[in-house]
Amino acid sequence: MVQADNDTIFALSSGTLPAGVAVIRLSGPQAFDAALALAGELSADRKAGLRTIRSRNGLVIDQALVLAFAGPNSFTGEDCVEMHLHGSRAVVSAVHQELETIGLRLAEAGEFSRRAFENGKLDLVEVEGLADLIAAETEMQRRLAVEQGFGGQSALYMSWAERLTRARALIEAELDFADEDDVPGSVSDRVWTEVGDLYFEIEGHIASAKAGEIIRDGYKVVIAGPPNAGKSSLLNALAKRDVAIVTEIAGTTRDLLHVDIDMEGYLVRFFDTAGLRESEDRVEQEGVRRARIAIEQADLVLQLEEIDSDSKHTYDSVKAEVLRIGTKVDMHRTSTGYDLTISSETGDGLEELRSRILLKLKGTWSGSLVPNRQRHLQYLKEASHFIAEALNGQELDLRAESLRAAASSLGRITGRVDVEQLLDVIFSQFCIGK
Ligand SMILES: Nc1nc2c(c(=O)[nH]1)N(C=O)[C@@H](CNc1ccc(C(=O)N[C@@H](CCC(=O)O)C(=O)O)cc1)CN2
Ligand SMILES: Nc1nc2c(ncn2[C@@H]2O[C@H](COP(=O)(O)OP(=O)(O)OP(=O)(O)O)[C@@H](O)[C@H]2O)c(=O)[nH]1
Repeated sequence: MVQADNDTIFALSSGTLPAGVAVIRLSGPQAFDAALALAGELSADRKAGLRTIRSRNGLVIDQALVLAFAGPNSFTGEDCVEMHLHGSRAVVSAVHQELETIGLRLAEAGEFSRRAFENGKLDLVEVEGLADLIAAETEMQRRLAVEQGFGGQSALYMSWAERLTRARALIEAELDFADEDDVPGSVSDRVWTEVGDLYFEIEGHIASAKAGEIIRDGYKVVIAGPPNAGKSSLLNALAKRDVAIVTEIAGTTRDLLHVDIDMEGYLVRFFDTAGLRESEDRVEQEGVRRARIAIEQADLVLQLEEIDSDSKHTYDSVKAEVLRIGTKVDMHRTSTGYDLTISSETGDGLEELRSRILLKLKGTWSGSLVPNRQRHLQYLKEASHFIAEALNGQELDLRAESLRAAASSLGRITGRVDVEQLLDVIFSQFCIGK
């Protein structure tokens, strides 16, 4: 009989039930014993075998494909078993019950990946990449996650840390021989040139963080302008459904509304805002306040205005790019002073607007490695700071110490250097069964 106090975990690793097939994954020292108890026998390592799954009292629960992965050659590095069952709630719940009775425990969110990390199968950057891959909804989010999740990004950070460590070794060698006259100064000059090159590489990488954020969290487009300019009508036309209420009454939209649209693989988040105007109405005032915040945080502001209207609103605090758009072109003959004119009624100009937005997006990410977590950015900036300190320092031993600090900041990104406090935060964002 299997021990009750073991640390073998299980979880439903596939999606919502009912489904064609449900995969229950087991990991830990008792995984094989538990699977044997349910399936009778196991096939050779990593080979699927069709088995009848029975409860302890001999009743048939289901027929399933069962695979065993002997540690350390498994996803977690421990003994793992997968049962590919019929995806009904009743089957899954019966198997869960059996496993619990045997003494296995339901996994916590991210616990399989955590074990993979602890057993050296994945580093933190890869773990985060996998989390992003699972959450990816658009093609570009998927590509970004793949870049990060399958080792490319980790290799980059590790190569930087190694270059720093090599530079430090050379500097320290020079320190050791400082009293001797025969150590040529040119060795150290070359080392510092190389460290300088690395500094610019890291700074360039940091500068590309915005691109990663736009792909991962979406490109924020805020539709702004005076009441009745046609903002909600544009949102509805872009979303191809009635998201926002449209009326001829000025001040209809009071809260911030948003719609996520997948534009050729890019996530674009359109925000409809309350028309900017002075108002006595408390609700409308709050709406206008929210609109201003949205405008401040936008990547792109669509500044709408009905053609020929005399309301010339100025947007002084806008950091984002602004497209000036004349609306209701179906009602007006001429127009000047706009980047674009549209009609949400007839659809005029909407294709042009979409392609202008896409053009901006396609320029943001070249497919190269970009830091795409605040956490990465924080350590990269730290590393860059220490490198600058080393480059500008005087005392050779202090400069070497700065190089060591920079390398260890980089090591924290992949989790090679102590990151214990971080682990709970990272793994709890996962779903159960991953
Ligand atoms: N059924 C099933 N499909 C799945 C997974 C899984 O666990 N089960 N995966 C899970 O997320 C992904 C595939 N990733 C995996 C990664 C490593 C290993 C693994 O066994 N690694 C061993 C052996 C490597 C080898 O033979 O080349 C190892 O790293 O030592 C398995 C799956 C996606 N599809
Ligand atoms: N002819 C014509 N009318 C439009 C067009 N777009 C919007 N309208 C009308 O203009 C009025 C205001 O449209 P909304 O989309 O509610 O304007 P809004 O800017 O969201 O207004 P607030 O919510 O008050 O800030 C409605 O009566 C719409 O039917 C257009 O392209 N052509």
